[in-house]
Amino acid sequence: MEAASLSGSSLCYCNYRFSRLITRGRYIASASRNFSEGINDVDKPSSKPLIISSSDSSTQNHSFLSNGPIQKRYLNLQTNCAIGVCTFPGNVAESHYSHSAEEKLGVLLLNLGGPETLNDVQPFLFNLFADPDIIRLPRLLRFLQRPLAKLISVLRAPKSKEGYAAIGGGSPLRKITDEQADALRMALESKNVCANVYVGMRYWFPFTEEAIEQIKRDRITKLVVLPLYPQFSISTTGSSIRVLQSVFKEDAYLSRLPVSVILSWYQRQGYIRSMADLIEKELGKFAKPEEVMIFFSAHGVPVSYVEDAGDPYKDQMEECIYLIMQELKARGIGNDHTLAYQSRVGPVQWLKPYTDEVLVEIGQKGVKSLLAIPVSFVSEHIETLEEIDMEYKHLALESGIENWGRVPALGCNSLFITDLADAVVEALPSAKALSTKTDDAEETEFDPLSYVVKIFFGSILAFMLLLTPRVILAFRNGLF
Ligand SMILES: C=CC1=C(C)c2cc3[nH]c(cc4nc(cc5[nH]c(cc1n2)c(C)c5CCC(=O)O)C(CCC(=O)O)=C4C)c(C)c3C=C
Ligand SMILES: [Fe+2]
Repeated sequence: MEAASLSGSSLCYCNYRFSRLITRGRYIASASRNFSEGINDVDKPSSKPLIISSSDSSTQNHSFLSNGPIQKRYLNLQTNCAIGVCTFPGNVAESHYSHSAEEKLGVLLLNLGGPETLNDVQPFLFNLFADPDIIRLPRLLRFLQRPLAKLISVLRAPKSKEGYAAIGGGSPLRKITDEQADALRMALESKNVCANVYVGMRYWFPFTEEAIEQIKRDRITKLVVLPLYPQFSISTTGSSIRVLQSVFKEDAYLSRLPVSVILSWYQRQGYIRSMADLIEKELGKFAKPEEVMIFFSAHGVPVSYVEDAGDPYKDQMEECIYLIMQELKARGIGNDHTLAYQSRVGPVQWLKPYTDEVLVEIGQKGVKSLLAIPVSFVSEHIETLEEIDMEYKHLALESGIENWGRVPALGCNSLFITDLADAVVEALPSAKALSTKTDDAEETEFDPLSYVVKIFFGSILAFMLLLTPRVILAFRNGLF
């Protein structure tokens, strides 16, 4: 999307402009976003998705949430005029795109992936912890990423395996995401938009790289990338986009392929309304619905992501909850609600308040009925099926809560899928090719001496780090 199209009325809701999504170690988002601005009217949100903006100069004029030196290597998207998606006659009235017979549209759904068997758990965890967007090491220690990933994955595997064993021996994520892909393809078809829908997982099969290979084999001529995370985080959407970017820039065909990336879509009316529908339905199952505490539980991220790296995840999450509650209010539902963060891993500080602590607190305060709502993900997975349904439910009941309910993940909810299809169609005009150009001035040449020096001092630093009481304690307490 051109920066210009982000201005005006859509700014209130589509106002994170990632002038350069993947910086070296730091994400920068336009400071023009202000949570307190422009969200008084629930009907107001633009239904426009966020698209990686092109490297236009107006984006650079904004002040960025930044601590360190901002790298000037922007995702450079070339303008491409070839627009058109439909191979069916008669679509013109519905969408305002022109279409050509040669157009072959692809939609790439990005997701996290999950182990399908218990034997997959440790290698899956290795892939996850080897991701520099999951364990963010200082540059000097990057060479330790894989050994550290090996160590942590081996240490964590037994605990994770227990969790996966409790939900049937593997993650349901692949199956559900495949179903969502199918449903999306059909929803697009019913809008006279013919598309191949691909699934690319970040840490397990089918890997994003495999999906991209298939996209190449299918000679797709335009691609919409849709991460299945409503809110943007460096650790999820950001990480997957980093993979795409690195594969695309190395490939002549892919770097010329017009692409539109939908960075987040939590503010879309279809999503907000379908979440409100689910909540309303589950509330109706309680004897006294008006007394139920609506408890949003989001996947956490380390605080440093938000405070140091400029991750918009927390702001987007809060805005998302606000919009859902506004939608419920408009339906006459004014229950108390709260937001907490779950699933922390390791010895660092994560976003607070923590789900487990809040559950105990509100139970002790006398709340008797609670409806848990997972908000950061749109399919069932280990953290809904095991962590919420088993661990948190147990904790809540122990803490005095008597009536427990949980809203199911959206899955293939038809309003939700139809809205995703709309998001895809709306994203099409912004599709632009990624430039292969890199800023040579920023590329550092390989210097063997400085490499050896880095390894030497890096090893000493790593050794000292591993011996800090906090890390030792974390290992002892099984936090990994
Ligand atoms: C918005 C969703 C998610 C964010 C943000 C996120 C960040 C994040 N996660 C870890 C560590 C782990 N995540 C694990 C599983 C997992 N994570 C998400 C979603 C988000 N993660 C999902 C949907 C799943 C489940 C996949 C499945 O198999 O069903 C795991 C493995 C499970 C476990 O051992 O608990 C780990 C580990 C970090 C460190 C992080 C941010 C830095
Ligand atoms: Fe996670």
